[in-house]
Parts: sequence; C-alpha cells; structure tokens
Amino acid sequence: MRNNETVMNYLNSNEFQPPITSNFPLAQVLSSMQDGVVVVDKEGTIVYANPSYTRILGVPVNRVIGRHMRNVERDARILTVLKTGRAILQEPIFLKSLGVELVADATPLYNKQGEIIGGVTIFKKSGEVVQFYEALRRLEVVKTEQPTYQERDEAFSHVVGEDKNFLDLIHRAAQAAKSPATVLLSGESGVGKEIFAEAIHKCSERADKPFVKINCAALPDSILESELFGYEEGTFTGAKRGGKCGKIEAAQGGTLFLDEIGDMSLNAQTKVLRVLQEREFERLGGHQTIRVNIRVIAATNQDLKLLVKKGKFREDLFYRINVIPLNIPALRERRQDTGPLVRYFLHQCEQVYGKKLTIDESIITNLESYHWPGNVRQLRNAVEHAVVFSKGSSIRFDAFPEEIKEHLEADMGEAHSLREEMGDNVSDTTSECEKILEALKQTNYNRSKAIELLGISRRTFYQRIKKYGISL
Ligand SMILES: Nc1ncnc2c1ncn2[C@@H]1O[C@H](COP(=O)(O)OP(=O)(O)OP(=O)(O)O)[C@@H](O)[C@H]1O
Repeated sequence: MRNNETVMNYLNSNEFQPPITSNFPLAQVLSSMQDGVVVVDKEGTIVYANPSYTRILGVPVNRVIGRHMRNVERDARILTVLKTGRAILQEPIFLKSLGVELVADATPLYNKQGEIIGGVTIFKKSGEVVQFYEALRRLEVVKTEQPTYQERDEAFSHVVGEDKNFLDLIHRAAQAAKSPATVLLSGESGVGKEIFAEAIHKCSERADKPFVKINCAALPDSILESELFGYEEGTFTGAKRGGKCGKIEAAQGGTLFLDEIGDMSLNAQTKVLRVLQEREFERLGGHQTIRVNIRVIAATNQDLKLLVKKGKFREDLFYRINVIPLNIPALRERRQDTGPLVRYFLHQCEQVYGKKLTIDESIITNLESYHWPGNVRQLRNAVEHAVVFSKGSSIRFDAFPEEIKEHLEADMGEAHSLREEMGDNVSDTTSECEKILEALKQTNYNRSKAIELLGISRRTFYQRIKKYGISL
C-alpha cells in the first residue's frame, strides 16, 4: 500500500469498513473533515493523509505518502500506538519543525482477526480546540442563563418573549408577585403593561380574588372619582338608587390595577394616596369609612419623575407606588421577540378566523427591523391585518398594513440579494447563520469582505450577528 490508489482500496475494503458505511465513499468522508487525518500501515508507512492535513500543517499530501512516519515526525505518537496497541487520546503535541501546536488522537486499526493493520492520527490545531471549547462554553452560558419558555411561571405563559432581558423581567415580576408590594409598570404604549399586571395578579396569593382595572386617563376627573370610590344614593343627579360600589371596593382581597396613573388629576391623586397609606376611604357622599385589603399595581407610559418635577404628580404618591419598578422595554429594543410574537398571534388568529397560515422566515426577519412605534399591540394588529388579507396558505408581505408594507418593500430588495447570494435555504435561520459563519471563515473574519461576499448591508449584517450571538 505505497500509493494513494492502493490506500483508497484499503480504506474502502470490506475488511476496513463497518457494514453500515459500505455504500459510502469513505475516502470522501475523510476528505471533507476539518480535522487532519493521517493513516499509517502496520510498519509505520504513511498510506493516507486528507486535505486538512495539508491545510493545518502546510505540507502537501504527495510529499508524505509512502514515507515512513519516523522520517516525517520522529516522535509521532502513532508509532508508539502501533507497538502498544493502545490509543493515545487528546494528546497535546508541539511539532518543532513546523512550529505548530496540535491536539491529537492516535488510534490503532485492527482487522477482523484482531491483528493490528495500522493506525490513524486525527488532529486539530490547538487554537481550534480552544475555539471549540469556547463555543461549547457559550452554549452552556446560553443554556444556563436563559430560562426556557417552559420554566416560566404558568401565570406568565401568555407573556411571549425570548429576549434575555425580557426573560429576566418576567422572572423579577414573578418574584414581585409573591410579595404584597406595590408594583409600578412603565413602558411605551402597547409594550404589555396590562398583560404583565394580570400575570402578576395570577401569580400572586390573590389569584382567586378579583383583578380590577381602571384606566385613569380615559375618564374625566369627577367620573374617575365616582368609579374609584363609589358613591352613596342621592350624592348627585343621576346617581343610582342604593348607591354604587367603586372599583376599590370591588377589588377587595384582590388586585387594583391603576392604568395610566400619570394622567390622574392632583385631586384624585391625594385621595388615592390615602387609600395606599391607610387602606381606607369613604364613598363619595358617604360618612362610613371602608377598610380594604388590596394590592395595587400601577402603570404609566409617562416619565413620572419628570411629572413630579413639573408639579403634575405628587412626589409622595410617586414614592408610594414606586416600590417595585418594572420597566418593559419597547419591541425595537428586543427585536428577537418579533418572531415568537408573530407566531403566537398567527396561532391566535387561526382560532378566530379558522385560517391556518404559515409565514416565511424572511418576512419575520424584515419585521424585526421595523421600529414598531405601537409596540406589541401594533404587531398584533399587523399580523391580524395580514391574516385577513392573505390568500392561499401563507402570509404575503403585501397583506400587511401600508406603513409596514412600505418598510418590508424597502427591505425586500436587500433580503432578495441575501437569498440569491446564499441560496434558497435562507428562510431557514440555522442555514442563514451557517452562511454568515462560512462567509466570515472564508474571509478570515474580515467583516467588510464578509459583508461584500454575502451581498447584504452593514446594518443587516450586524443585526444577524447580534441575532445569532456570533462573536467577532
Ligand atoms: N409579551 C407579550 N406576549 C403576548 N402578547 C402581548 C405581549 N405584550 C403585549 N401583548 C399584547 O399586545 C397588546 C397590548 O398589550 P397591553 O395592553 O398589555 O399593553 P400596554 O403597555 O398596557 O398598553 P397601553 O400603555 O397602551 O395601555 C395586548 O393585546 C396584549 O395581549
């Protein structure tokens, strides 16, 4: 077995191959390996080396085939393996002549009679091993740091999101829920403050008691007060006979959710402050003091500290409600949640419209880069719009509302070139990630060259790098 052809016969012979691979060209498998592979016969003569051998060591294959291993690498471990019949695994090696550090596995090869017929060394550059363990470590970190969807408290199961900070927020909200403390939810309109408030209630000891919501912005002052505190019969014209129980009383034992608290008048604020401090109040026109046991969750999309500075919000009330502040980030600050939310809303629409529609991953990728001023609410409405106006079995990008369609159209050109450059599988995010890694590898991690090779914009490139957690 002194030349390559004989080696191929040898590698493909029934003696050498386990039956399962007998239909596969084993030499091709070896050629495609990123690790260097070198095979010696039982005398120690090199009978095969794969292309990675040359890539790693810089030595052409035809310069070593047929030579004795001793003359190529005097202390090669495989020579010891041939003598002892015992494998040497994960052995660090420094090849002085080439100045290369390797990690190698040297293993004997046997025939069916159990006789040694040769040996194989499989090796990597030690730098590649470090990278490999680095990648494993990152995988571990991702696994340990990101609680999974299933791990979240059942009460938060309808709060969709996978972004790490968002998951942390859910975790903190669930912890806060177990305490009686007042929670202040802040965040732009449509980020999910109400759904968080409901989840906190469901996660709390008060879950089987009422959850009562009042929107402080929607009502004029006088009505807000009567809604909150209730009234006695005959307090004002049009008052109901027998009076009316207010929202605070209705929340007895449960949770009162004061939505848009920043819009409450100073007068109403003073009264609410008393309820928070003393847990008691009187109905409008009433003299009887009513004691309540309620948990308060407040929400706002305004900067309450600024309102305090401007004299529009009572400072003492601010400190009363700001016990556990939870800020819900805008959707554009957690773009990776777009996909899970879209799929969740599609599923909801399926129940309502009886239409089962799929969505191309490239549309989701483009939706991720939209700025979503109306946050999750706007996304939910957009998906519903698209479901209504899509024909066939998949969501079409032109079925989205006008402002989003414009954005998608602008981005589509770019995505198109990405797809053309990368092949049809770009809709598969795994393959997209692989293509980017491949481009980086091919360009020796030169970002500009990788961007050029992929045919995408710098912005898209960095978005994907962030999305797939690729470290540069
Ligand atoms: N993380 C989420 N998972 C699933 N649905 C969500 C999520 N966030 C928001 N939604 C949905 O988006 C819509 C808007 O959410 P919500 O009403 O809770 O927002 P908000 O911050 O209270 O808005 P506003 O400030 O305008 O009152 C709702 O239909 C809600 O169910």
